Amino acid sequence: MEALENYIDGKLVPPGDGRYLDNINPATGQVYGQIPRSGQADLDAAVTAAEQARAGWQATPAEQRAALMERIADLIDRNLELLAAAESEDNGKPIALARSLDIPRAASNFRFFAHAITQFASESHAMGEAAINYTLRDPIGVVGCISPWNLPLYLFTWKIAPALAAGNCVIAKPSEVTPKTAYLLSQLCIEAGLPAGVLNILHGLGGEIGNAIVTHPGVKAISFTGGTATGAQIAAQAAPKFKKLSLELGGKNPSLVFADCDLDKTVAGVARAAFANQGQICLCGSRIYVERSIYPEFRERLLERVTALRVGDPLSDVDQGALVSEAHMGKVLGAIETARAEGGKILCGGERLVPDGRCAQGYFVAPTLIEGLPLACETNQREIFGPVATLQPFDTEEDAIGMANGTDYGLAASVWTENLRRSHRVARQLDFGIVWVNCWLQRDLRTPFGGMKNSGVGREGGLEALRFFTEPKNVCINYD
Ligand SMILES: NC(=O)c1ccc[n+]([C@@H]2O[C@H](COP(=O)([O-])OP(=O)(O)OC[C@H]3O[C@@H](n4cnc5c(N)ncnc54)[C@H](O)[C@@H]3O)[C@@H](O)[C@H]2O)c1
Ligand SMILES: O=C/C=C/C=C(\O)C(=O)O
Repeated sequence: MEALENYIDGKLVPPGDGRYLDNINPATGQVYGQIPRSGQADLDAAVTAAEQARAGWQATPAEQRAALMERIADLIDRNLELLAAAESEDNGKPIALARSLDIPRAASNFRFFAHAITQFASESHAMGEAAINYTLRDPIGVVGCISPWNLPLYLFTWKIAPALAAGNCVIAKPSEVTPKTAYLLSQLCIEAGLPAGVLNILHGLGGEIGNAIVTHPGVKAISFTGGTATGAQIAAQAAPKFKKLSLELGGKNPSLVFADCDLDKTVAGVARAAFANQGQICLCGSRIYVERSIYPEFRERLLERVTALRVGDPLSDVDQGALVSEAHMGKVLGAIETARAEGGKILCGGERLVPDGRCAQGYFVAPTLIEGLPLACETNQREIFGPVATLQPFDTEEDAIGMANGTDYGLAASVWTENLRRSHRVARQLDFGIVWVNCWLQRDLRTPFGGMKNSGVGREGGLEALRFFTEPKNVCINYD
């Protein structure tokens, strides 16, 4: 059985104390590999390597760093099939989705930040005839990047690429649930000729190696994507050490459907927003609010579309694969039970699915739509992070905005209307870091990405990410 290795100081190495975790294919329920269960000694070795590499990487001209990153992007493209198969096997997602979304985006992340760093500039502030200020933006040094399991290589590279581009050395930890593509990336970094120690990838448990990265005195900033509770724990540990923090956390995102929408496009868009990647995207629209006058028709059209989703073996031609783990499937099924107990009416789904053949032991849940629940209930307040969405009618624009804003989260909202004024008016009043109008997950990597309220602190993307991964220093030159 294949055992993955850590990537430390430019080499692939087993964990220091020889401990491993099982890697499970969620579509079959079978163990198919071993993952290093890294500990403090592995981290110390990685931080030492990163500290040694630091001066050289920082002094490497941005164009050369960019060229190396472009080489990594080319290698990701060249290995698309290998990486897509690994992502699907680790995560349970349809291989077609990994091929069309996850892996191309990982290459784009490297390419985007390779270009961005060559265009990055810092500010200057003139004080008339008295003085001039200019701001230096140097790399922070050694930084930590910790990512989740839902879009494994996509989100792992979304953090690593800007950190490296800005001249930092990185200690990165992928989710222990989906480590394989990060391991393959370490092989590609070696092939690309990335200098030793610039990027170090450690595998293992969040509560062990993840926590050790957060608390290590040599790691000066943490970029984290994951659950809100984990984010709070990381913030509590990092704050007294005055580490710079970027937190991308959970969501409970609304889709607002107005009677003046383009119904065909809206049904398709809202269904995709709710169920893409088995509903396991922090941006998924899991609360669907529909203007009452079109509620019956929209509900029927949406139900038709959702019940037609093909769920099954991620290697075959399906719309939905498996959920990421047995534990996560248990949580999602538990949330559906809670919805039932709260008086929700299950319109479709609501149960585990057992496909025939090799996936009979896999972790599949039927796409589920629920109606009849108030805003103030657990189902509409807690992130479920699975193929489960609720439907509610609304009467006025004001009501819709109030319901949309009525949770502790504030990551992403989508608004579906053909009325231009309404789209601007509603977007302005929504308390979310991202508002999509007549689209969902339409990504421009230059834009600020992240959430308000319990959905996080800080923004990723474009210059925001490069600013996060640099330390500004203002120099004031007096003319006299
Ligand atoms: N806002 C976003 O951009 C975004 C993107 C994807 C996922 N998410 C959120 O992530 C969650 C699902 O992902 P998950 O279950 O992997 O999240 P998680 O918080 O359990 O784990 C995320 C990562 O953090 C590590 N980790 C866990 N405990 C840690 C600790 N104490 N210290 C340091 N690291 C630790 C894990 O090993 C993993 O690598 C959902 O809530 C989802 O909304 C948010
Ligand atoms: O599950 C969360 C998805 C995050 C997506 C991004 O960070 C992105 O598209 O850049």
